[in-house]
Amino acid sequence: MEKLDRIKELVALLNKAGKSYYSEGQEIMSNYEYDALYDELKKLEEETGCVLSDSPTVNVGYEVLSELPKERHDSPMLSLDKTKDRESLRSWLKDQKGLLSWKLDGLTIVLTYENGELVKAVTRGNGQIGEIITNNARMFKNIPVTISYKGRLVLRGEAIITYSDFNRINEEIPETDAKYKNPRNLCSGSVRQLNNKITKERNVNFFAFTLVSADGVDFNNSRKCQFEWLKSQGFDVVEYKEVDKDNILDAIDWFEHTIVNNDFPSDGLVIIYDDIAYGESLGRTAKFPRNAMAFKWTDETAETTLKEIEWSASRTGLINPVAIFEPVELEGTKVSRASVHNISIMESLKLGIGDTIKVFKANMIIPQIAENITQSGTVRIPEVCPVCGGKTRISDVNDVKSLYCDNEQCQAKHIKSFALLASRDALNIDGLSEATLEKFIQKGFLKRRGDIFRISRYKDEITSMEGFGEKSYNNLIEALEKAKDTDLVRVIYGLGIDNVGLSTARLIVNKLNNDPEAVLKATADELTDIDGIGEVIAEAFVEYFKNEDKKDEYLDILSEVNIKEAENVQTTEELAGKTFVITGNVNHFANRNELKALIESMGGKVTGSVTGNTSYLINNDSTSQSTKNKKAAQLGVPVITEEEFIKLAGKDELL
Ligand SMILES: NC(=O)c1ccc[n+]([C@@H]2O[C@H](COP(=O)([O-])OP(=O)(O)OC[C@H]3O[C@@H](n4cnc5c(N)ncnc54)[C@H](O)[C@@H]3O)[C@@H](O)[C@H]2O)c1
Ligand SMILES: [Zn+2]
Repeated sequence: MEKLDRIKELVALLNKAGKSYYSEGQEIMSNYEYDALYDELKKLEEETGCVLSDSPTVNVGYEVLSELPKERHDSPMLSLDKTKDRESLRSWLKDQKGLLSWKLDGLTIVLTYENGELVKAVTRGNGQIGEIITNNARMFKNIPVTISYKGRLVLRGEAIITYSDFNRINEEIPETDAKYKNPRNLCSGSVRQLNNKITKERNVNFFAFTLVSADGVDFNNSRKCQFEWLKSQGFDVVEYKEVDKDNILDAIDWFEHTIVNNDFPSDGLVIIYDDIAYGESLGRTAKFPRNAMAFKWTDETAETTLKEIEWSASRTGLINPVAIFEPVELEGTKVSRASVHNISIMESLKLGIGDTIKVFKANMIIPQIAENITQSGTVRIPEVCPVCGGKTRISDVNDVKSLYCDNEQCQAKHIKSFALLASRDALNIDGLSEATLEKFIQKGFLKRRGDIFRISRYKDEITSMEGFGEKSYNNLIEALEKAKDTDLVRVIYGLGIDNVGLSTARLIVNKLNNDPEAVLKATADELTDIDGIGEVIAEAFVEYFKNEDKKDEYLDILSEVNIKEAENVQTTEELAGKTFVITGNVNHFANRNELKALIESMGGKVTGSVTGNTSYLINNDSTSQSTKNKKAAQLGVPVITEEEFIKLAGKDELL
């Protein structure tokens, strides 16, 4: 390929990766691959003398996409030039004194203090514009909310989550979709949050690494002096060592030996000149400051043999290749599988069964293929979906090819509907998490929802599945038996008919005298008679059961369960038939969904926007200027706080 064409291709690919990485906190390729492609691009740019204006080597050109309020940084937050070579780091230092510290792998945050108080916290964002997360930063485990220094202080540091918290938190998240790939993802998801209660639960730590300004304090022109001063103000500062050209190599060795015992994620080291004025006098490039430099570890790789490519279909229709290889030991654990991310990466690796591949662990935890030595390229892309047998399609967006199943009926796309039926308010099948359902669906055990109750047909396969022993199998069977005794409200709610939440299901089942047969015969007229049920819901309900497949699925579920009398509905006069809109943070519930569930369980309804039909807007911030608040004021909809709502609902025990 022409060099210039390759440059264009790499720029597009790296920019796409950068966009996912920075604004969505996701990776479409491993850092290893990103760095290799980046180096390739840099080399080509040097050879040809051609640097495209949107090249990632000279800028970071992506938008920050999130619901959080944004702000432009006073001074841009640059990236760092990198080397993997110890000698280059030493020669970079020249005769200067340097501070060598961990390069922490989380989310970079700028904190501003005024009058001794934390007044603002902003994420790095795209380097130019960040997201304001002040309320969340107040929940960081170890930052001082007030300090003795009363001037204006601006500092930068990294918010991180430890590996042990990462493992614990990820285990507690039942949905595979919501699981985080690494502590950096998790930290990003925990800090860039609308609900600071979640930030608090996630145990976010903050380590300062740059003092930007502190009016009137003399730091003796020394970064070290700044670090020590920050400590005296109550900040945790990133662990660092003073180095010069004579001891820097020993210091790197020390970090290398120590890293294996670290519970916090780091992806290298950072060195900065201690002499502030000297460092600043060097200026910056478009992308990097010249007073600091990053050092990256060379990843530990191992050679192994590719045994199989497993095609794993997900609910988005995306079918991802997963490499299964002969187990090898990496960073102290055995690994045997690695995601290949997408078709483009699979093709560029030229994978073939039996190939000798090199694998490594990105960020010390996520197994990845670094390179393929044999490159036989014999793996064929499946023409049909492994789950439903529907035809597959290859999409091509910005040079990234991905495989999709377009079959709308594909079970992999309906994991949520399986999960809804199993959920607490529906059939309440204990221990049947979304992750487990996903595995069962991918293996073809579940074609329709009633199959859940016939899962024992796959006993042998299940008990030999990774992470699923005899004991969890028996627990599941027991939970299924228990779940069989249920009521019609739970079944109807569990079907997931549009707009039919728990409270609506209850109203309908009451009207139909708890008769499963009557559900199939109900007419829209009959349903709109019910107070609180409008035409849209009534039509959706009737339409649902007109669909033969859906009707069969419903009857199939019914044939597996025993319907008893509906539980008594706990409505209060105040809530029944009322419509609520919730906005802003909640303090007495884990999240807004929990509050929503309570409202629905008491016969109320929750909608997304304020209209003339809204009974109350629940919002704790009476000064809020949000669209919802403005609309409520306009329409005369009462705005109540969460506490007021709790009193209204007669749930004072929650206060
Ligand atoms: N996988 C992907 O698709 C993908 C995409 C884009 C970037 N990346 C990864 O991100 C890297 C580039 O990221 P970047 O340019 O955002 O940041 P960087 O790797 O250049 O890191 C620089 C930043 O690290 C932070 N930092 C952490 N500890 C520090 C310390 N002790 N002292 C000073 N600063 C410290 C600072 O915010 C600093 O700006 C690439 O090398 C690549 O590995 C991956
Ligand atoms: Zn499919």
